[in-house]
Amino acid sequence: MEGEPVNVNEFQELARQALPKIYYDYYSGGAEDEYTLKQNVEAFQGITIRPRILVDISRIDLSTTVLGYKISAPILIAPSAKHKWAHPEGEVATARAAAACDTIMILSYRSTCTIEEVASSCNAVRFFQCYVYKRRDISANLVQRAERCGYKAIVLTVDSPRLGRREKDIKNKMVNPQLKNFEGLVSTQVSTDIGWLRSITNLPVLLKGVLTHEDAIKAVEVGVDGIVVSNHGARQLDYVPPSISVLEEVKPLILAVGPACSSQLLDFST
Ligand SMILES: Cc1cc2nc3c(=O)[nH]c(=O)nc-3n(C[C@H](O)[C@H](O)[C@H](O)COP(=O)(O)O)c2cc1C
Repeated sequence: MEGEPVNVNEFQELARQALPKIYYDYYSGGAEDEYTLKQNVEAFQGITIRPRILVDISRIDLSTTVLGYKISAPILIAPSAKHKWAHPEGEVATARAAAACDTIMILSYRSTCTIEEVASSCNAVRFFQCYVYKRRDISANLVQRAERCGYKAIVLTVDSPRLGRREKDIKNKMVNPQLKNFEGLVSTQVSTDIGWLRSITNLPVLLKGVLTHEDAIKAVEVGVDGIVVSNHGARQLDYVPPSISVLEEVKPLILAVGPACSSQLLDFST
């Protein structure tokens, strides 16, 4: 590559060159045959822009709100694990970037910086992503720490009752000590978990990992405040549809509940 990177693909190429293969593969890989991983990119490429002319562009405003928080554009930072594998400052640096871009960062429960370190590093609006564990005290500890530290919502990821089969990680013999500690602790009783979660926090709860109309209805029935339409970056199940392609399937329901923003995070409150 010549000169400075100018787009996200060039940054990805730099990362490939700079990172140990085991980490690069972890960040960039998907589940099983990586069919959905490829489809995720192709689905976005298939969406074209409908350009208009003779429009005043002297003031362009992409800002929107999520759960009432104003952000500069309908783009959030999704929760992703282990930022320190890529940079010594880890999630603290990501949170500062979110603040600089005036958007929301969702901190992963598998972060390499603590909930408190990220909270004290910047004033970005932050949400906290977690699972409900069979050991409720573990979940309660994480959720209540996040609430105390000023995180504004809990994002409950529901597409990972077990970890996706990531063949690159298997080949690289990637050992995941943190996950070993969590083995067997993730609860499979998600619908009853939500009532429990609500009983221990005043924060709004979003469900992450919805891909079908039926599950969006379920999410409404169990009373969450929003859903994140997501296939987990194709890291959990392979041969599921790209998230962007099911928005039309899910959106009519959300419109019936309340006007939705057009991003993949459908917020019932707006
Ligand atoms: C390296 C990496 C780590 C991730 N870690 C998490 C995580 O800890 N929790 C989570 O809910 N999602 C995690 N994700 C999934 C992302 O939040 C997000 O869903 C995905 O990158 C984009 O796919 P989507 O558009 O289908 O949501 C991770 C994704 C990547 C690439």
